[in-house]
Amino acid sequence: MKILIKNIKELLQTRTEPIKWVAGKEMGILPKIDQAYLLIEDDRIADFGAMEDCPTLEVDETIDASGKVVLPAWCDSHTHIVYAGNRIREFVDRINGLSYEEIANRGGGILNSAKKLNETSEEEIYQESKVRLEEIMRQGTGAVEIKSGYGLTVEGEIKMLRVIQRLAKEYPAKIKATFLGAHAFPSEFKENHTGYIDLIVNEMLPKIAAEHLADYIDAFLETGYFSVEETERIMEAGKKYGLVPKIHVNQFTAINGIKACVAHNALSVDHLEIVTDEDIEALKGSKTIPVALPSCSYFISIPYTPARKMMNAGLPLALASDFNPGTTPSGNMNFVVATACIKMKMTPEEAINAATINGAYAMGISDSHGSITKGKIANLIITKPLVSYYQLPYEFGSNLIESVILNGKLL
Ligand SMILES: N=CN[C@@H](CCC(=O)O)C(=O)O
Ligand SMILES: [Zn+2]
Repeated sequence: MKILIKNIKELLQTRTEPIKWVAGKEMGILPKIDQAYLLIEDDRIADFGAMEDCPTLEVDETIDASGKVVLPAWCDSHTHIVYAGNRIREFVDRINGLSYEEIANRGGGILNSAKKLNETSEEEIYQESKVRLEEIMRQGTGAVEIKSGYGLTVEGEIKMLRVIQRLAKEYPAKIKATFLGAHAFPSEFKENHTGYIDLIVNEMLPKIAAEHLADYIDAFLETGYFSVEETERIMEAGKKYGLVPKIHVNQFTAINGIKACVAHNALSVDHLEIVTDEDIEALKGSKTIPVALPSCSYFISIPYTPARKMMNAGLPLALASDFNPGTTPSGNMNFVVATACIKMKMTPEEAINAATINGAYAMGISDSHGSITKGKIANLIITKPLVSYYQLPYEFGSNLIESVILNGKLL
């Protein structure tokens, strides 16, 4: 099957040579071709270039993209889209003045979602979660990392990971699974942290590994959640099963967690609303990518990740949605990109790099996703007619996507 997209007004993120990520000043450069064509063969990008160089081709379908922008589908490297129910009550509690921490201390927060999840059948969780996946695909997400972490029991965690596995089988979006048993301490382990970590290490991990249910391992490294030492034990245990860490860290406090994650070769460190100079030093020269989650900052009114400071230090930065029922009930990556521009003062070039190629790196798929490169998977967004791609973050509340192509097929 061959599809030719012709007369593309702006074809963004064109990379002839494959790159793993963009960092520092390079984040401000977004290669593009004006008046371009792109050829898809089966599920891959077969060719692209300027319209004047477009060869005469026999194709099965031609799409005229006059006036439209084409770019790689979003790579959302941090989500929790598998969950049961919602936390609307907590949303209203926060409006009335309670903080995220106060709600969690009253038994709300992650434990509230864990209770609901353990009371809900695997089939029901799948049905609820697939609606969210379908929505984000329509919003242009072509690759997504999904975490467990609302089970907090052996059965609950495995149930979540099986749902993620089923979504990966049923849908064209590329899905990576992360085991987040260390999301919070269940109430019965409040005074027995070692007991819960023993459960993760001795019971959850062997079962998850035996069923090949996860690609990565995560923990909520935060004051009141998992300490640096506890997280280190979890990262070490995951490593024995080939699970690379992707860690929630520095959301509310900086407790030297980033250094520990880097030392354990974490693929990514995520949140980073609070970042010290030491944290930045620890990331320099490492293979660990920082991931910012601006929709979370927006929704629960916490600081935004200091993107400029990090890019000025030469670091790469990825953007992800954090779609979850508590802190970010939205997986809209268009909003993420716009919010990064508006609130974090990232340029559109930086934000699009962060949500495509760097997002792909943060989920270990930058060799096959995240840029317009020959041989990569044809996951594409075709916009409505636009003045320029700057309109994407500028009209932050509008749906400017006309169609989405995943694995070479129109949704
Ligand atoms: N902070 C930790 N985990 C999620 C929120 C979990 C929840 O409140 O349900 C996050 O990334 O924001
Ligand atoms: Zn998260």
